[in-house]
Amino acid sequence: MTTELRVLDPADWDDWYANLELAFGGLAEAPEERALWRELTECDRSVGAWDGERVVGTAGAFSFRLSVPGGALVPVAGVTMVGVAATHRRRGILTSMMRRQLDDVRAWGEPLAVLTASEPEIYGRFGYGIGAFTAHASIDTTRVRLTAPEGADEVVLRQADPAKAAAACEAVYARLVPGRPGMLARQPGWERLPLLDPPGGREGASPLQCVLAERGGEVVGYARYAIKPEWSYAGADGSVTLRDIGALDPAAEGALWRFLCSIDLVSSVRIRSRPVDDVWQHLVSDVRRCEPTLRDGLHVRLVDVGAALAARRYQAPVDVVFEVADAFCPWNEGRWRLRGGPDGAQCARTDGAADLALSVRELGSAYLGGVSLTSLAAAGRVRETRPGALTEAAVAFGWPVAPWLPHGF
Ligand SMILES: CC(=O)SCCNC(=O)CCNC(=O)[C@H](O)C(C)(C)COP(=O)(O)OP(=O)(O)OC[C@H]1O[C@@H](n2cnc3c(N)ncnc32)[C@H](O)[C@@H]1OP(=O)(O)O
Repeated sequence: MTTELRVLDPADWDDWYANLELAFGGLAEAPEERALWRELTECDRSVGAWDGERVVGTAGAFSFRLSVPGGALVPVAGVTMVGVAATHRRRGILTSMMRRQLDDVRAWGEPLAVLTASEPEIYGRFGYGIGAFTAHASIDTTRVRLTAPEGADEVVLRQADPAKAAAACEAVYARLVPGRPGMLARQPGWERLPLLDPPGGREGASPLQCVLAERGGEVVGYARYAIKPEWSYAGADGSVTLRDIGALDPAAEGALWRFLCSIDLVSSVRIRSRPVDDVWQHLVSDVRRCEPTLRDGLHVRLVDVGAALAARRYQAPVDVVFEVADAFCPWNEGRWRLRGGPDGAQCARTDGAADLALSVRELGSAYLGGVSLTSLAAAGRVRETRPGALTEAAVAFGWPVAPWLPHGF
C-alpha cells in the first residue's frame, strides 16, 4: 500500500484535522478551539498523506518569527499538527512528511524549524535538539512567603475583563519578545490564543481572569489565570492555575506574583511551562515547597546552519570551525566557520581545520543559549579537536536570559 503526499487543499481541512484528532486519541476539540486552529492553519504550508480517499497523515508549518539571542526576529517554521493514523503507523509516513517539510522550509528560506513534541523521543532523528527547557511548579501558599521587590507597593492592580484588556496585555507582550530568546512575535490571529477558554477545558476552574498592573495609569504588566475553588474537611483548599504573566519591570512583576500567591481561599498556585529562570524562584521563602520540575519545551532544528548561526548574537567574541554531521539534511554537512560576538556574526563554509565536531542536533540545543555546549560535550555529544575551542564556543553561545517558548502551537 502506498501513500501520496499532497499540499493541503482548504476544502479537505475537516478530514485532515479529523485524522489529527484521531491520532491524538479521538476526543473532539471544543468548537471554538477547532475554529481557531482552522483559521490559523496555513494550508499552503501543510501536507496530508493520503491512502486512496483517506487522509492518514498530517503535518503543518506556521510562519513564525522567533526571538533569538540579541533580539533579532528570525523567520521560522513552527512545525505543528503532526499525526499519523493508528492503522498506518511505523511505516515511514512521518519520515516522508518530515523529509518533504524540511525541503520546503529550506526552499522558503527559513533558517530554522521549531516545535513542541508530544513525546520528546520523536524528533531527534530528524535533527531537532531540545533548545529550551521549561519549568512547572506548584507553590504551597500556606507555607511559602513571597517577598516582592521595592516599588511593588506603588503598583496598582486592577481586575479586568480578559477580552477588554487583551490589547494592553498584547502591548506588554510585544515589548518582552526581543529580550527573551524563544519568544514568538505575535502573528495576526494569534492574539486570540491566550484568550481561548472553552468551558469544557476548565476542569472545574473559573473562566479566565485577568489582573493588570498599572503605574501612572499605564499598563506595565498582566497576569491571566483561573481559580478552582475546592474545600477539604479542614477548610478552603482552592488553587490558582496561572495561564500567563508578563511585566515590564521587577516591581510590577513582583506585585503580580504577590497578588497571585495571596488570593483568599487558595492554598496553591500552579505554574505551568514557565522559563527556567523565572523570577518567582527568587521571591519565595522556600523553593522546595514549590516543587519545581523541568521538562523539554522548544525543540530547535537548524535548517540552514550558516544563516541560522549568523542570525544571532554571541555574548563573547568567538571564532570557531564546526564539523557538522547532518544525515537528514546533508546540505548542512561539513565545516562551517563562525566568527561573531555581541555586535553580529558571520558563518560560512571553510576548508580550515575543525575545532569542534558535533551533529546539527547539538547546534539546535545550544542555539538559543539555554543548553551549554560544555554539558553536551560532557555527555559525549560534542568533541573538541582544538584545545580551548569548547570553552570559547560555550561562553559565546550562552545567554544571560534563558530561552522560553511562551505558548504551545
Ligand atoms: C509537532 C507535533 O505536532 S508533535 C505531535 C506528534 N503526534 C503524535 O504524537 C500523535 C500520535 N502519534 C502519531 O501520530 C505517530 O505515531 C507519529 C507521528 C508520532 C509517528 O508516525 P509514524 O508514521 O509511525 O513514524 P515513522 O514510521 O516515520 O517512524 C520513524 C521512526 O520514528 C520512530 N518513532 C515514531 N514514533 C515514535 C514515538 N512516538 N516514540 C518513539 N519513536 C517513534 C519509529 O520507530 C521509527 O524509527 P526507526 O526509523 O528507527 O524505524
